[in-house]
Amino acid sequence: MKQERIAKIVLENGMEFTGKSFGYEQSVSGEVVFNTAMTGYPESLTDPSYKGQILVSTYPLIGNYGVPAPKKNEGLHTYYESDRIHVSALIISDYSFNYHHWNAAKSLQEWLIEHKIPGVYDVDTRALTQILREKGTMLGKILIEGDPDWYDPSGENLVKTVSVETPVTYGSGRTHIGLIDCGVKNNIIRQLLRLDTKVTRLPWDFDVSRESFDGIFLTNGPGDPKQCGATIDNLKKVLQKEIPVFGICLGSQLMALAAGADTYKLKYGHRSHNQPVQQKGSARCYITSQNHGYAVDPDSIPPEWDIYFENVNDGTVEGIIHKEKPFFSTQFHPEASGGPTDTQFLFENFINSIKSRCDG
Ligand SMILES: NC(=O)CC[C@H](N)C(=O)O
Repeated sequence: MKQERIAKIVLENGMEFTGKSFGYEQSVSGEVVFNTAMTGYPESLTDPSYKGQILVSTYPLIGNYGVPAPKKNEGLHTYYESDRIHVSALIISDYSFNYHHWNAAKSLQEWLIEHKIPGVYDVDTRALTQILREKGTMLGKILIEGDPDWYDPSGENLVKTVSVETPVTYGSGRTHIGLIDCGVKNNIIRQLLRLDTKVTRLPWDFDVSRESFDGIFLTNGPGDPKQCGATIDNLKKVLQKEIPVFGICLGSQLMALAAGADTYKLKYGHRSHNQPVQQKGSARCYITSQNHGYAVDPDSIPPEWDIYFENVNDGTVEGIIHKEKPFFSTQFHPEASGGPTDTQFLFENFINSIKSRCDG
């Protein structure tokens, strides 16, 4: 192997870390965020919600199971959450140059280079994470080749860069879902298709209120939800109706904004596979997979809505539900991938609410 190049990590507050480059040899700037999951790097890297972000993994050993092949089934990647890597760069502690897994087709290093994504290893990612937890999420630069300007993804509408341009339909089941694609993870579509649905994936600014879907799904996606003005305006019209609506993550924030609530940026976000979430008004607690930096302000939720779930660690809103109409959302990811599957039943609840409306 050729000599590794030194990669410097510079944070917005001037702090620096030094590591070794193992991905594409190029400098980059973005928002530095950390994820504490122990597994699932192929899924995380291809999650469009990470657009504009430099991802730090606190789990120290990364790359040991390689990366699966880009195999597609009915238009969707079987093992990835979208068609490409979306993180701006990856920062890890120990890169495993050896990999082994029945499903591995290439190494993480080959994959990063192929997608022109920088990777840095030999970094004390837990020390870096402690700084991000103390001071909050910061902008950062990875310096390998050249010195780019500081880039702040929160000032941009990133959703339009990851949404489909024209509608795409998957499956041929009985229930027709209009899915507003703000950067959907494939497993959301897989979960819906599992329940005898046909899913039409629509551009982020598509006026869904003019169509007659059986149910509407609002996906996850990158950046500040307030950047999606067109989606929020269209949703306001949808919420005047009675068609069941389910939103996940960014979709939850957009539903809240359309309902008249407010969102704000968390200090360092929730990115992990073990976020405990309690269903309000019950003793039920679930372990959830999460990836978000913004949240719904509980004090801004209008009286026609309830908090559906609450985070047991920090008390933040983990979903909202309308008191009468069939609208609900989760800030966490019930589709997970990678992550726990405890809350998959919410997809069934969504489809059942459509069926009971059609039957009734
Ligand atoms: N996964 C998501 O949908 C993330 C939503 C939003 N971009 C946030 O960071 O809060």
